[in-house]
Amino acid sequence: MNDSVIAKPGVEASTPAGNDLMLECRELSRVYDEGPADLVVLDQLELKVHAGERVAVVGSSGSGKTTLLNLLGGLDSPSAGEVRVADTVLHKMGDAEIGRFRNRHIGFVYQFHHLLAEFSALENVALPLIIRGSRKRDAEDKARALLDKVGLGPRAEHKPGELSGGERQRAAIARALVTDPSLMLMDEPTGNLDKHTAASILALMDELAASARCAFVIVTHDPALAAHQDRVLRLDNGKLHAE
Ligand SMILES: Nc1ncnc2c1ncn2[C@@H]1O[C@H](COP(=O)(O)OP(=O)(O)OP(=O)(O)O)[C@@H](O)[C@H]1O
Repeated sequence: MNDSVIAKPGVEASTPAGNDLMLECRELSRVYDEGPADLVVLDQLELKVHAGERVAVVGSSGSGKTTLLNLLGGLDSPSAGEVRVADTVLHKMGDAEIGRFRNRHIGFVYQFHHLLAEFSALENVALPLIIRGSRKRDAEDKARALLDKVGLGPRAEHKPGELSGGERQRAAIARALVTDPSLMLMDEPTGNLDKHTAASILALMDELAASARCAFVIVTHDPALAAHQDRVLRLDNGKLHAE
């Protein structure tokens, strides 16, 4: 991978995985108010993920995986407890501040990838950098390098409506990577992809974890994808358990 794509000053110099905590949940709870009987989805959940570590989260439908990902990304607030990313407590920030923090530190790949229909794949991938204040040309150079990396170079000028489901998924992955996030949150990242493309995305994730020391939390129902990660945790009864 192009160094400019993965360069993350200050992070490479950190101590080996085990000391440099990137994500921590402390007694994290999320309770939905369901009238007389509340629904406790997450119950004082604990989680630590270090720089360069890839953690898979598995669990049955309705166990709370999406709820957890939303909290980890600051898209929802906990009922109790806290989420720390790079030692910053997410829900203590205001909306604008959390938006800036997310743009700087967190990459998302969700099942509904929300690519902007009126922009090309290239423009979609470049957008987070432009929002951050990069020059359009620099942002597009980096976006193009990442689109090449996920095998979408020849489709870079096409709009999402002109791409297949798997191609849109790859564009979403490139968009998540373009800001060199410290933490990647992924929901079924290889769900729409054929075996060959899925393998190349896995290789890219391995490379990012190793060289850019990105931490990954990957929600999946795919046993092969889960088994490929450093740790597999099962969400059950509101808590995470080692598989
Ligand atoms: N906004 C909400 N209000 C009330 N209940 C909710 C809300 N969002 C989710 N839930 C409930 O919380 C539980 C966990 O939902 P969640 O979507 O996190 O599960 P999941 O593990 O991601 O499921 P799946 O694998 O089917 O996507 C479910 O019982 C769901 O119905």
